[in-house]
Amino acid sequence: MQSVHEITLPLKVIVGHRVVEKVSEILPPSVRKVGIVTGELTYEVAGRRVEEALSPERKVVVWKTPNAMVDSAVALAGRAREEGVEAVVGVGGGKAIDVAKYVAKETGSLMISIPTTPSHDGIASPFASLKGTGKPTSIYTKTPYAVIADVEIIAKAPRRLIMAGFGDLVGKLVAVKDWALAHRLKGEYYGDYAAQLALMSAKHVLKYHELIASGSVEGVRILVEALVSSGVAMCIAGSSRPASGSEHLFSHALDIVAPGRALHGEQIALGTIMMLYLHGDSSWRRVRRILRKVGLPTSAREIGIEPEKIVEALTIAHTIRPERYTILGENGLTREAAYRLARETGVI
Ligand SMILES: NC(=O)C1=CN([C@@H]2O[C@H](COP(=O)(O)OP(=O)(O)OC[C@H]3O[C@@H](n4cnc5c(N)ncnc54)[C@H](OP(=O)(O)O)[C@@H]3O)[C@@H](O)[C@H]2O)C=CC1
Ligand SMILES: O=C(CO)COP(=O)(O)O
Ligand SMILES: [Zn+2]
Repeated sequence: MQSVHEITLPLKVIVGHRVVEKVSEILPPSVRKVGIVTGELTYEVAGRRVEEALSPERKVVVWKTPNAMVDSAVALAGRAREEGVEAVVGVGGGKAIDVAKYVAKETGSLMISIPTTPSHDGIASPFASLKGTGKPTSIYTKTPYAVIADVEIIAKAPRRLIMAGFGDLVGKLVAVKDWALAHRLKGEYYGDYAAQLALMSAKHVLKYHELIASGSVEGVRILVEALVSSGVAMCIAGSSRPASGSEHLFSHALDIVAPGRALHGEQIALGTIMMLYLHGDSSWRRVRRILRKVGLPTSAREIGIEPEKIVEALTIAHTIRPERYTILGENGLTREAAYRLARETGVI
């Protein structure tokens, strides 16, 4: 019997100028009660506009979440259930969107993703990285019903957040290599279409790195489209496999040994240089050159993490998700090997 592979994709993706208000027409008319998950700043940036666009016709409740802790998400899901919301709109950065995805899943509501920053590829994926789950990796929640990316708003996001999205995407160069390796060595399911889609998002932003680094609206549009494409790759694969390999394991390990020091995508950028080197891929130098050029950190000093912590993270990375085989292997790196790797790639 053939195995069944079910794919849920976002129904609509809107990328453009002044598109936030389209949320009202995208939601099916039958949806009468809507919850908006946003943040203090992002409410001012876009949340209020979303509220105003929805309010005339629907009952709207706004929640400003201070963090992406699983406890906050569980509490909000309870309130959303009491209110009887039928759709949850996440307006903000990764924090608001991840919490909104969780609330939508728990309440069986439609989820709409309205990113105000292109900081990672969770904007169109069903995965949420909530804190306090006991694991640093993402959990499966709900595929956004729609993604509305207003490039004017996103282009005004802090530059660091924009370039973090670039870093997250460059990581796919490694993630797909790890996936293919796991397929060859361990017989793991490998979906070439999903892998190629994720890979294309990395190649696309590398090609347009100058435009993206310029901070122009045009560059932001390219970045957002690539983030959506990587998110869709995860939807197709049904896991974050095409988008997360050993470079993500390194970043997750850093979140344990040096929490809150750098952005997700910045850590991925650093991990990508080292993991490409481990794969024996000579493109690591070119990738490092481009990362430098666009202003992403390529060394421990630039990312603000002690060399010792970088080495420690490298030695524990393989323990984070043992079921997902990567170039780090089952036993990971010794301290000596980790040190050598970081030295030879100029990270420390
Ligand atoms: N689902 C996934 O696949 C992934 C999820 N993550 C998660 O995403 C979160 C990080 O996301 P990230 O977007 O970096 O951070 P946040 O959502 O925490 O946003 C960072 C800060 O930037 C502010 N901000 C957002 N957009 C704008 C804007 N346009 N203008 C001015 N300020 C803005 C936010 O305001 P405010 O205070 O209003 O929120 C917040 O203060 C983490 O919780 C991380 O775990 C990380 C990687 C992958
Ligand atoms: O960040 C992600 C994809 O870019 C999600 O990865 P994880 O599933 O490893 O948390
Ligand atoms: Zn990521």
